Amino acid sequence: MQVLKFGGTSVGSAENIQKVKEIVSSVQGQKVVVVSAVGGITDRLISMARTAESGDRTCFENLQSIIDDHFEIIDKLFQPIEKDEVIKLIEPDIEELKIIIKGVYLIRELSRKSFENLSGMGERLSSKIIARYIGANWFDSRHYIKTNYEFGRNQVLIDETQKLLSEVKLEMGNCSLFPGFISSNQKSENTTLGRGGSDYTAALLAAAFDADNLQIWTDVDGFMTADPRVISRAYCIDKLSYAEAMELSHFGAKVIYPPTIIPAFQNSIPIWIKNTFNPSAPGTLINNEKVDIKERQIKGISSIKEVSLLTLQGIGMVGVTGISMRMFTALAANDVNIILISQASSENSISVVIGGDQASIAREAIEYEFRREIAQNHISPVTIDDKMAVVAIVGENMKHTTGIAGQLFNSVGKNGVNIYAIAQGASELNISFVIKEKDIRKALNVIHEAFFLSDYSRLNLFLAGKGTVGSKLLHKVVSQARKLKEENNLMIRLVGVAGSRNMLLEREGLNAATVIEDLDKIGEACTIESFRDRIIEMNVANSVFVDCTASEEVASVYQSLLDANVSVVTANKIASSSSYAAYSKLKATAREKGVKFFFETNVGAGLPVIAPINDLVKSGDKIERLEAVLSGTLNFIVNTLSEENPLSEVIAEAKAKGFSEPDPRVDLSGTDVVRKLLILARESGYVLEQEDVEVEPFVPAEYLDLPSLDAFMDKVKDLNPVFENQRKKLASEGKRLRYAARLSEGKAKVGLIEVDSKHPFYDLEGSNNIILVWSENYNEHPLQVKGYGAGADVTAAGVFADIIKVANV
Ligand SMILES: NC(=O)c1ccc[n+]([C@@H]2O[C@H](COP(=O)([O-])OP(=O)(O)OC[C@H]3O[C@@H](n4cnc5c(N)ncnc54)[C@H](O)[C@@H]3O)[C@@H](O)[C@H]2O)c1
Ligand SMILES: N[C@@H](CCO)C(=O)O
Repeated sequence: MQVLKFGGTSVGSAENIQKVKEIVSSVQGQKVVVVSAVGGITDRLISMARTAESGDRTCFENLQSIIDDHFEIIDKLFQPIEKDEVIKLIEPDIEELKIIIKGVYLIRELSRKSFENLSGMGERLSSKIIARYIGANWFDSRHYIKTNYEFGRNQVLIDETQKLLSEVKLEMGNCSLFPGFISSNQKSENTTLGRGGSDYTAALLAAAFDADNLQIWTDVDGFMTADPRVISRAYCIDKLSYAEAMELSHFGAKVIYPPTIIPAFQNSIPIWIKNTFNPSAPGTLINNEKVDIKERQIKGISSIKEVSLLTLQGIGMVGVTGISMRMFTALAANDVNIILISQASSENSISVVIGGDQASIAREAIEYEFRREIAQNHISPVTIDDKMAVVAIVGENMKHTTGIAGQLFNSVGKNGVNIYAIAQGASELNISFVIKEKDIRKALNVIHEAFFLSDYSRLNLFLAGKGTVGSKLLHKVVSQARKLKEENNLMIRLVGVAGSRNMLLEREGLNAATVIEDLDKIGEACTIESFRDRIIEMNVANSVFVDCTASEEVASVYQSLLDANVSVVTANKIASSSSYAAYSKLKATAREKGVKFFFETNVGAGLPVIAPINDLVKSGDKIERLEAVLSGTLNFIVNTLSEENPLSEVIAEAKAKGFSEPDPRVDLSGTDVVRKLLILARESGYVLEQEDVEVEPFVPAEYLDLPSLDAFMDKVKDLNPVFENQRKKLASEGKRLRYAARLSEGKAKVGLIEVDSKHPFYDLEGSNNIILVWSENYNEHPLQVKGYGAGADVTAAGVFADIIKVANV
């Protein structure tokens, strides 16, 4: 035998009831169907009852609309001759409903008895209509499910219910239908089973009839790995143990109501969660099969919002017995349901999570209970954190597996989500923790990824600067997307872009291929500060800010972004070559926050320079000397100068080729090389400031002081013969000009040098860079890195590599 339960949405309209009929007809063998009230009817009955109690005549309009809705369903489902018969079937219930409402309205009192009668009326109506429509024998659950009022609610009398149901089993044909939710007490007065009551009815029937399985037909495909409204990548879990399902449904996952599982669990009846609107989806199977150790450690994440964290604390609690008993008794006496409890071994405080709407009742109850201790300052007044959420990870395989909590809190922590309280039972089936409600999306995303519940991890990118390097980077984001997803399980999603005037932000992702045009068309005006504020406000997980500008203002927002747990990847050298204090604070913040601050392209563009130096330093080596050519632009200039190619034209060419800084005077003044040498020196362990670097500009200082770039480009023509003469002279001596950077004995210097053919810089072609590193280990023969030192493609590739490194794949 199979027991099939259909919830309110599944029977919410005539069309849906037709689907129910198809599902029931497709089931072979003996079947028992349980139905809820038509979707929304129970709430409407209750609200109507309250309206009647307050003496408001609109209760009668509400009543008529409830009746009309049922008649409309009958109208759609049945042929004219049958309709009258069905209406006759439900007439006595409708009459009873009218009488009770009239009574409540007249007496202005809604007694518990009337309430129970009214709230179960939806199932009485729906079950009769549906039984007739699907051709099932109708059985009145009130005759078989017996309750007793205890501890403020109706408790099912299991033995008596079992006995009555086993008797009725003998009378049942191939297809029977029972209304869910309704029951009666020993005086045969109508009662109901409370929240999730129809599921419970179905489980009781399945247990009493020893069914082969219990099918809960609802409007989702099954238990999802996380709330799909928050995590779009959440997917349906194929199998769960009873305990896992119980834990998941306790928090948030409203697929089934926990007590439902108990009768099925006790009788080892498998439960299927199936979707009425997608019946071919496999659904979730809940049973007591042994958990396969190869399965994922975490099956799902559940979450609950709109809760408050209430804390009682004070030194007067330490070592005093009965404090928790008094606190919990006070809460129970006021019908406050406790969702989570946390107490540290210091016994100095007890925190509980309760529904947000019960926070003030709970506070009053506890403060009253501890009024003496509070007056004597032994215990502090209760503190309440509102707008909180509880998140729980659930999985039987967590048992005795080390590192789960570490992985959980590490992933949440490095995304800047603060944890207010933690609870884990000794069963190790569930780790629950409390966070601010505003962080829930972020927390669920990172946990979903951390435990590989997602097929891939995701980086959320915010880009400032869409010029030479930035636009190439956007191409990379587009061209590499598929490969990264397939081979590295990494998805890079562009969620924000800012140019110098406009920005676009979209949590679900922008189109990297069109974003530059989109920015002009639909971008909103911005400053770098407003862009930063929006990034922080969006609070997305695994976010990376990428700076492809040469702007000081942009560099000045890194600190606040890192403080907000946003990683920073930058091609812009300004931050790392600003004051040593600011540079080291950025690095320290990234370390503290568990995020990344990467700037590999600051030196040597796409060449790996900073990483190898970092590795040497980490391995305990000491860097003693650096000699390098660090300017792609200046090397290109000295290599390209000729009679036909005078200085002024070669400068313009370096800019056109994307080698120079947006303002080439930054290169020609030596500033760009100073910045790079400073960064290399700092990364090598030296504490230096820009002023400590001795600098000889590539062109005389007076040329650099001109008010505009155009004026400079005009004036620099004067230097064409000077540079050409110098080149000729050097060529005749077998020498070449190089703009070199040197760090030795802690002293840094940049400037022009003449090199002969024996010098390692002599053959350095085009815009190439070379970096020679002498250390304790590399003393006779230096470590050497050589290759393209500038250019949009290589730089964008380097920035992209840094971005991927943030994801650690
Ligand atoms: N070109 C290279 O070979 C190379 C190599 C390594 C590093 N870099 C660095 O890359 C950075 C970008 O260089 P580029 O050649 O792409 O410069 P670019 O001038 O082509 O692009 C910079 C862009 O940043 C924009 N911008 C300026 N201020 C901004 C702000 N406040 N907010 C948002 N956008 C702003 C500009 O409008 C421009 O579009 C520079 O810091 C440069 O030093 C370049
Ligand atoms: N302007 C820089 C770009 C690379 O940092 C150069 O010419 O080297």
